[in-house]
Amino acid sequence: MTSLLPQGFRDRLPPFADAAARLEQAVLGAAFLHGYERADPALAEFEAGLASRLKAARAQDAVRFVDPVSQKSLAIRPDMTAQIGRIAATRMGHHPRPVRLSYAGPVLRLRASQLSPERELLQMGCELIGLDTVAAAREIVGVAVEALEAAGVGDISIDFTLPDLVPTLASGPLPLGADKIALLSDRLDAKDAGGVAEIAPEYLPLIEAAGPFFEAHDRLCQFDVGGALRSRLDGLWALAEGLKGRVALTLDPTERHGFEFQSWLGFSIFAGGVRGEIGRGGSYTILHEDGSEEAATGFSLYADAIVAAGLADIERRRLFVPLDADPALAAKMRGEGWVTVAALEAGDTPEAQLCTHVLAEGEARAL
Ligand SMILES: N[C@@H](Cc1c[nH]c[nH+]1)C(=O)O
Repeated sequence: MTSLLPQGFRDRLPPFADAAARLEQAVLGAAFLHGYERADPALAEFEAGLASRLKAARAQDAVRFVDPVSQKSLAIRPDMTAQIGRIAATRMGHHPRPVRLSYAGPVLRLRASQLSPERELLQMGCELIGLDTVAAAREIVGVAVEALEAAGVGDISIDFTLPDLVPTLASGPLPLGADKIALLSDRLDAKDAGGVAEIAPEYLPLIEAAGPFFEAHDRLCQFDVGGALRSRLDGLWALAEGLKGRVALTLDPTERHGFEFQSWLGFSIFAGGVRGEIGRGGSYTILHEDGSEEAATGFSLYADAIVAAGLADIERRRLFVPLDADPALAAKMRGEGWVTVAALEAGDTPEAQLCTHVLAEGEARAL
C-alpha cells in the first residue's frame, strides 16, 4: 500500500480546503449579484463533443479513457468553458441571449505546466454567451475584478492580448502564407526577434509593443497604419479606460500561450504575491450542432494559486468550550458568529484543538 498520490495531484487540508471553499463562495456570490447563475457541468463527457464545441479548441489537454459502459472515448474536463458553451448551445439554446452562467469545480489536465505543477485545479468563472462586444468584455472583466475584490484579493493586474492578431494582419495588410501563421505566432509569443525576422521582419515591431498598457497601446496604434486593428485597439482602449486606477494594466499583443481558442480579446489576471497568473479570459466562438457560430466572452479563475499564496482568508478564530461549560452558552456564541470547539474529555486543551479563545465565565477570552 502506498500513501503517495500520482504526480500533479494533492489533497487539500485544513485550513486551505475551507479557504478555497470560501473563495469559491465569494467569487460566485459576486457573480450572482450581476445575474450569473450557476451551472454544474458533468465531470466527464464524450471526447468528440468536448473537442468540437469551441472553435479552435483542442482536446489535447484532457485525460481520456474508454468508458466501459458506452464503449466510447470520454474526456475528463480540462476546462469548463467548453462545457458551459455546450449547455448554452443545447439545453439552454432556446434561452434569450445573452445567457449569463457561472461555474466552479475541479478540472483535470493531462500535463502539468511550468506555472502549475498541479494537474487537478479548482476552476471557477463566468461565461456570457451571445455577445463578444466591448460592452460584454467590460462586464466580464469588471465582474472578474469585483469577484476577486469580494474574496479579499488585492493588487490585481490585468494583461491584455489580441489572440487573433497574426491571422488578422496576415489576411490584410501584412500577407503571410497560411502555413507560416502558426510558426510566426509561436515565435512572436516567445519574443524571438531573430526567428521572427527570418519569416516576416515586418512583424518585428509587435515584439516592442508590449508593456504598460497606455504606452504599448500607443506603439500599437503607430504600427497599425492601415487601420486593420482599429476596432480591436478601440475596444481595448474602452476596456482600459473603465479599469484605470483600479487595477494595473499591461498589454502584450502577441501573447498566445493559454489563448488557444480566444478570438479578438484575451486577458490574464495576476495578483500581488502570486507568482503565476490566477485567471484568464477573453472572447471566443461556440459552434452549434447545425454548424452555426455564436459569440461569447468569459473568464476563469484558479483557486489554488490564490490560496497557496495566502491571499485567501485562512485565519483561525476558534473558541474552546470546556467540559463543564453550559451548552446553551456555546450555542449563543455560535449564533454570534463564533466557531466553538467542545472538549469531549477531561484532558482536552484549547491548544490541542487549535483554539484562539476559551469560553470562561460567560465570555470569550483570548489565549
Ligand atoms: N477557461 C479559459 C478562460 C476563459 C473563460 N472564458 C473564456 N476564456 C481558461 O481557463 O484558460
